[in-house]
Amino acid sequence: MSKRENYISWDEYFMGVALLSGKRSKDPSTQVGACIVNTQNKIVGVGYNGLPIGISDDEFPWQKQGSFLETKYPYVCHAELNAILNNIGISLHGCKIYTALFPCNECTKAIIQSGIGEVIYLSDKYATQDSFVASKKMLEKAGIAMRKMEAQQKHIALSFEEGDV
Ligand SMILES: O=c1[nH]c(=O)n([C@H]2C[C@H](O)[C@@H](COP(=O)(O)O)O2)cc1CO
Ligand SMILES: [Zn+2]
Repeated sequence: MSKRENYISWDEYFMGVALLSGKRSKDPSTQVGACIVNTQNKIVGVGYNGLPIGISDDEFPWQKQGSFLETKYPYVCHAELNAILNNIGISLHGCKIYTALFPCNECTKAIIQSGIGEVIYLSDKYATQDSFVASKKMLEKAGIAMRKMEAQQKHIALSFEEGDV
């Protein structure tokens, strides 16, 4: 018997982990996940957008509009920052970060400072906003590679049915 052919690529695997992590997010509009991988293709950090530890998901706002303090924006910790902070306790120098959404300027600063060397993203839907223009400027100047993920498999289904294993 020859080997199975339709196995997922490393990119699909790591972006898949990022997307699965995003499924934990309580944000009703945008669920973002991120996955950090070292040079040996080992996962060393995962995160999703959520409130900081100890802050109740039910007591803080999730809305996008209104006065700043009544929106989610000042409180939510982005997926990329969470993945960096949740790392297994190693240097992230030379690691790659897979993120569903192109990183904002604040996460970009953390990415650069942590030593991550490459950013792989699925969506760049906020590209025209200043925060993301600033991100690109910083990543370029810092010599950090950026690439949009090209998936061969557009959808991957998971089943928790024991009969499907
Ligand atoms: O790179 C990112 N990573 C990340 O985790 N987020 C989070 C913050 C918010 O919870 C949500 C963005 O909200 P919205 O798309 O509704 O404006 O995604 C947002 C970005 C882009 O700003
Ligand atoms: Zn961010």
